[in-house]
Amino acid sequence: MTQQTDSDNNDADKPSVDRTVRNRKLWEYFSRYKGWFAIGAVFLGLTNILNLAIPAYIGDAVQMMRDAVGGEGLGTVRGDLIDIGLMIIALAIGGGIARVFSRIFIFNAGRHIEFDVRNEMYSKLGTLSAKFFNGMPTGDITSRSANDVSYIRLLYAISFLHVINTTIAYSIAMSRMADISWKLTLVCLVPYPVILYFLLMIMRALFRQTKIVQAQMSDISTKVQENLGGVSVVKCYAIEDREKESFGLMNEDYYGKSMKLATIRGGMQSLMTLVAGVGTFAVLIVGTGMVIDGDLKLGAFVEFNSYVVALAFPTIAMGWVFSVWNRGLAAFDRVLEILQIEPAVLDPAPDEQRELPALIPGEKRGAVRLENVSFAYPDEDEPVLRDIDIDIEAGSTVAIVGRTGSGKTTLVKLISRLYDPTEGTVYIDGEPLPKLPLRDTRSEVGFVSQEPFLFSMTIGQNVRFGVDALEYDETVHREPPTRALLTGDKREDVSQQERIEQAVRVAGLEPDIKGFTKGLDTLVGERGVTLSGGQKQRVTIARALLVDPRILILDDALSSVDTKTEEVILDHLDELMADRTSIILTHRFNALARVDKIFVLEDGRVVEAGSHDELLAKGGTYAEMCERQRLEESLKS
Ligand SMILES: Nc1ncnc2c1ncn2[C@@H]1O[C@H](COP(=O)(O)OP(=O)(O)OP(=O)(O)O)[C@@H](O)[C@H]1O
Repeated sequence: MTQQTDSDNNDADKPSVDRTVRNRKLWEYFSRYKGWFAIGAVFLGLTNILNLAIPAYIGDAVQMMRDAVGGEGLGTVRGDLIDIGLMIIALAIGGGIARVFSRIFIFNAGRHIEFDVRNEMYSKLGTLSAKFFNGMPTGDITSRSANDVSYIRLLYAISFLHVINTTIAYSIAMSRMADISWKLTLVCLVPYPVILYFLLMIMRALFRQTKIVQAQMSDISTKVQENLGGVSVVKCYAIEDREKESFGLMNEDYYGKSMKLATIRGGMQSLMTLVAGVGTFAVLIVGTGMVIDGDLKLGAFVEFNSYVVALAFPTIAMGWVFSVWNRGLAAFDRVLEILQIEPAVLDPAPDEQRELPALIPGEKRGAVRLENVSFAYPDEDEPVLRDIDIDIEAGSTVAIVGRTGSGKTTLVKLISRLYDPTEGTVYIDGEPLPKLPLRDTRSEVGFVSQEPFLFSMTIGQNVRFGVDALEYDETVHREPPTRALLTGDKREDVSQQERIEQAVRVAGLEPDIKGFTKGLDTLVGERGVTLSGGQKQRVTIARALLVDPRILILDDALSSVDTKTEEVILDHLDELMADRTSIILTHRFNALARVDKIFVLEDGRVVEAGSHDELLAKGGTYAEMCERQRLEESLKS
């Protein structure tokens, strides 16, 4: 289970991303939709022009009433007052409509940015290698792709809206206020320097705390994701209570950190409300004195006060903007941390790209050569594979055996380029892997891994997964295969539906499918939970066969099927893969008499190679392992 990271101890107040990079990227997204933001800004300008025209009319009306009360009576100005009232209503309606349009344009721009960032993030994740996924928990990645990307939308939309709105509102209102009385305007501005000082302090704390809370959210997502994924293990070991308690502690920690963040945010809001309040207070105290002394007319005072009131919301909104901005920046950094990772396994430069020789019926393909290959996992000092020199002939079937942990899976991961060797080169059909487009290599190597993974789709959809990629991905230079998969069927143009049925038969899954009422349309549930281990393994074999790979790798992929079914499947494969290469990793030795060559790995080195009979005759590691297995089996029976 995930270790709870103590986010308080991380460098939360330091930006994890270079500021220049961050600013460049912020601008890049903004400039994609600058037209939308610009139109939104124009509507914001219009909103403020219309709304801030109202105080002048209110001032006029009050002054008119004041003059009328002291002169010819209110009745004389009734008509003018009604005109002013109608004008105020018209301005308010106009301002309201402009406000709606400003929000439509700005919020839509924010949504477009969110859409782009989420797509980029998803595409990036597709290019990252096993090294990245080994190092970052899925819950953390999910939290960044879901929560953080949404915060980025608000960062753009809310910040832009309110910064522009407040700037325009202040510019218009302040110039009118200065026209009425520069002295009173200065009084309003007196508290600003002190408030600015506190504001900067609060913003720093806000940024730091926001990062801490977001990191804690990632830890919680990871915990939930792992516990749900491993729910049966948790239940089997009856450890629900401990897990519940540890989740409770994590949640409590998150609650505490969130409360601290809420307190800081509250402080920010209060500070901005204080700015608005102090302004109003100063205007009342100083302004009333000026009216009494005759330095300011009552109408002008009311107009001035209306501007101060009108500025209250934009001022308070800035408090919200600062918190959205800080949360958005922290989220932006967390997303950028992923976007700027360079994939460890790279495509060759376009001018260096080579192509694999075409697959021609009847011609053997799929030769593999590992030349002086050594490999250590990222951040590990000890190599897992050392000085491997292997030649696998095109069209042959070979097995790689060795004790657990000897490096078998690692070796075949290098063939499908999930990792690049630390030293040496891997060749397929004479072409060095680093010179081949990555997707082409992967589409030519059918890798059936130890742990079968199925998507929550139907069995049929799971089987055609690889062919879908060939049909829809234009970057793969390979047409979806159409040749028949069944022994004796020599047709070169078979529909994919028929091929799926054939692949299922070759993989020995047909009797199981017949047992399901919905057949190939049976939904398999998340990760294929509704299928048995052996059924899952055979679906993944059918999936690999359907793409007609030039190299098929079965990494202990028949471990959950009985030896009789294994024999049947291997018979089918012998025929189907006659002109292609098959590499079988296994701990079962009973099927190895049929393969062309066996490589024996020990501590990451090839210690023996030869046919089953040759190796038995040699009486070395292989013979010893075979003998031990034979003894174990005879003891069991
Ligand atoms: N992602 C990884 N990071 C670091 N070390 C790893 C990683 N994957 C495997 N190893 C280590 O590499 C060594 C070889 O592992 P590998 O899975 O290749 O062995 P294997 O021969 O396939 O074992 P098995 O027969 O049990 O499947 C092991 O010591 C393992 O702990």
